[in-house]
Amino acid sequence: MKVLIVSATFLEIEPLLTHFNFVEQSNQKLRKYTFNTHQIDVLIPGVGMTCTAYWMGKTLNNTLYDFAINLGLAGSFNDEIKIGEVVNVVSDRISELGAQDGEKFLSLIDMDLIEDEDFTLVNGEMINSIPLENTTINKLRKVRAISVNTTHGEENEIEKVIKLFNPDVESMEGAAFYYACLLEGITCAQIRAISNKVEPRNKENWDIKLAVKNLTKTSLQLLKEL
Ligand SMILES: O=C(O)c1cccc(C(=O)CC[C@H]2O[C@@H](n3cnc4c(=O)[nH]cnc43)[C@H](O)[C@@H]2O)c1
Repeated sequence: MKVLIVSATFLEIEPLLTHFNFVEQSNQKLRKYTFNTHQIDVLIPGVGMTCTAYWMGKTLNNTLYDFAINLGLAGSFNDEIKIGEVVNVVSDRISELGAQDGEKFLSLIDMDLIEDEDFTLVNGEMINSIPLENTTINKLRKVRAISVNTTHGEENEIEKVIKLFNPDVESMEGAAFYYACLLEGITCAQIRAISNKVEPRNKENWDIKLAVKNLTKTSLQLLKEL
């Protein structure tokens, strides 16, 4: 199988890569590996939706993949989800896309600026309608995500976004990954490990080491099932 793995930073994916056989560096951001009988291309575009969108478009234009997986960390809004838990993001949205109208937030739908999309979009939420079927993924908690350019770290702003969208988790790339996969019709999954609560910024409460460890274990297990 031809698999594309997308991870914003090397830090998030480094331990997983030690289980693969390196083949070549295809370009600045894309490396080719093999794992068992599979071709695994690993794209590390950098943090944020802009670079993710550009490199996803370029990569999907060059190669037809059987499926794509976005692996990374995330912050959790949901107190039931503990730091270190690995989750299956089943929907995502660009929560900041819209306009401020005094105290109110207007989404593109409120502004009548949204076009019909070729994939499942419910009230501005992108639903992963072509999910990768996998036993390991099926065992994970299904969560709804938002993707942001600025991570939430201020109490009023956190309250506002919970009121608007009631998300479980947030990342900085997920929606761009889904947008590219869904428009190209590529079967996909977004698997994230919780590194922190979404709260007023306190880096001491983060556990990136535990999150990366658990993400690696789950990813390896799901790849072994292919
Ligand atoms: O130092 C910081 O304040 C900081 C803020 C966000 C992320 C980082 C990282 O080093 C991780 C990069 C990666 O992780 C995702 N992530 C993790 N936690 C969050 C969050 O609370 N809100 C949004 N994104 C998060 C994100 O996708 C980054 O690409 C450091």
